[in-house]
Amino acid sequence: MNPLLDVRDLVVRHGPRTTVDHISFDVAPGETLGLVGPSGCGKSSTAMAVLQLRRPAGGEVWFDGHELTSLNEKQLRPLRPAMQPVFQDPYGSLGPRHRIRDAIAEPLRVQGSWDRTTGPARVAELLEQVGLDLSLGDRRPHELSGGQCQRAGIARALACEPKLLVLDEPVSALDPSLRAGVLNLLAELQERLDLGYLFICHDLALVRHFCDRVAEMREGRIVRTTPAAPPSPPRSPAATPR
Ligand SMILES: Nc1ncnc2c1ncn2[C@@H]1O[C@H](COP(=O)(O)OP(=O)(O)OP(=O)(O)O)[C@@H](O)[C@H]1O
Repeated sequence: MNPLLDVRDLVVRHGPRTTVDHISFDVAPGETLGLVGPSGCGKSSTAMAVLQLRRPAGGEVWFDGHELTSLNEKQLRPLRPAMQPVFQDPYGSLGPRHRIRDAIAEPLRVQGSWDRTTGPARVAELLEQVGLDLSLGDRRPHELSGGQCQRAGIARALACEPKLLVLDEPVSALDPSLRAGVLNLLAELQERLDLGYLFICHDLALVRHFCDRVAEMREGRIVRTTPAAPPSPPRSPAATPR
């Protein structure tokens, strides 16, 4: 199967420092690649370069048949909805003053696909898809728990019907008791929507459990890529979202 994302020889620089040093990896549709390594090894820089939120200094990023580094901002615009980030801090990424339903609707508005008749139903569908009660749509991020907030962040990412989610430490800020629920949700969504995941995390045990393959980073380089642990028994049903 052709990869959804194919990163070749990627280089990212911050000033004179090379923070991502000629790395290559790929992600197939419906696959989760874990990118794991200690703080400062270049994981987030890789995420930003894949999403073209920071332009790489070298290499190629092939996404869904397009080589992104050769495209200008105008050419990238129609491709951006298909690759969505989910960040560690859901409170920050939702915008503190927005109601949850408006934060979820925003990408549709930005993309020009907001429709006053069908839009609210689409937001309701997204809330339902991530296991959030419709009434939570009227709240603001600080009125939700961390787990609920991250679910809203995932709903917002799904609004654009992406093919790839770049998940940068998506459960690291959550209480351990809430992590399994969000991970189960991600697994269910992947199966239903055939999403590719680039799953960035510093916790090797978690990555091994959750990902199909694992790329280990050290000081800007990928030092090892391995299949993750053999399939474990079926995951327990998701806990009631909190
Ligand atoms: N905007 C920036 N300006 C200068 N240096 C930066 C910038 N962003 C990242 N760096 C440096 O690049 C290196 C890689 O950082 P990056 O955030 O990609 O690592 P990381 O593996 O995601 O770390 P963490 O797990 O702590 O987020 C670090 O040395 C960091 O200090």
